[in-house]
Amino acid sequence: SHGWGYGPSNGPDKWVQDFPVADGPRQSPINIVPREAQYDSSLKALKLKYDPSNATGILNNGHSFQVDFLDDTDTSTLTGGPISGTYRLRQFHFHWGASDDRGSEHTVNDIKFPCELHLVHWNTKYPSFGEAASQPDGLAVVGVFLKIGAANPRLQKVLDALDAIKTKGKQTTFANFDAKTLLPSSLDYWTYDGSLTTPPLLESVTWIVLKEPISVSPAQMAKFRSLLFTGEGEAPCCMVDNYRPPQPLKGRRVRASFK
Ligand SMILES: COc1ccc(N2C[C@H](O)c3cc(S(N)(=O)=O)sc3S2(=O)=O)cc1
Ligand SMILES: [Zn+2]
Repeated sequence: SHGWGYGPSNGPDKWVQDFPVADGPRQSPINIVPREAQYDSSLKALKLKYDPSNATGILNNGHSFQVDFLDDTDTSTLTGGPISGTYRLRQFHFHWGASDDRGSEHTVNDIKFPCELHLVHWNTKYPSFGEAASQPDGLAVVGVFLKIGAANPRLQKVLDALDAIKTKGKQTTFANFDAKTLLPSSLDYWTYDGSLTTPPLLESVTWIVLKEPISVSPAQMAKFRSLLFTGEGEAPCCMVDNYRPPQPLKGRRVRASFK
């Protein structure tokens, strides 16, 4: 219903018209300045326990593609880190650029990465995802930067499924995928209170951004860019530059789990 997108007429600068929270006090993404992040020794280690059999499907939703997980039990969860309680993995998706010089949502010292992975989790203290999504401690998203290097074999299984979901609304089954294989070796992270980076831009996300990127090759980036924002039969528009730029920090503290 909302025609938001990433083009000149419906992109991030226009979202405030339909979603006034776009100018809110805890919007995401942000530029992370490591030197200004506060090391917090009370931050726990992240604990990610994912069950590959919970993966159900892969969908082109018209603004990215996502891999969905069965989240009716506590079999794929995030605990520890800056959060209390148990958050269930709901889906993961990516944001990327038209070229390797841009694409990530968070930046580090204003550096943009070509791609950023988001693993979306919701707080099981709430009865449902939808309910959690509107609460200040409802969601926790783990962000992972992708940087150009060697081809990433774990990413390839996801990319091989993209031919089947080229256009908006297409989905296909996607089973037995261990999302943990997409994580870097170090789980050191920065954390801050933020929001969804797309409409409805709800200020319900505890962001957990990993310091160590994972690799992606130029050929693999080309695979991301082969998707379309548009539906079958519409004039094709390449799915690229589906990222929101950094938003004002507005006094928020960014904490680091590492020295
Ligand atoms: C009605 O409330 C809703 C709450 C959430 C959502 N989702 C879709 C969003 O595109 C979106 C964006 C996310 S990001 N880039 O990680 O900040 S996570 C996420 S979502 O899957 O939770 C839809 C409706
Ligand atoms: Zn995202």
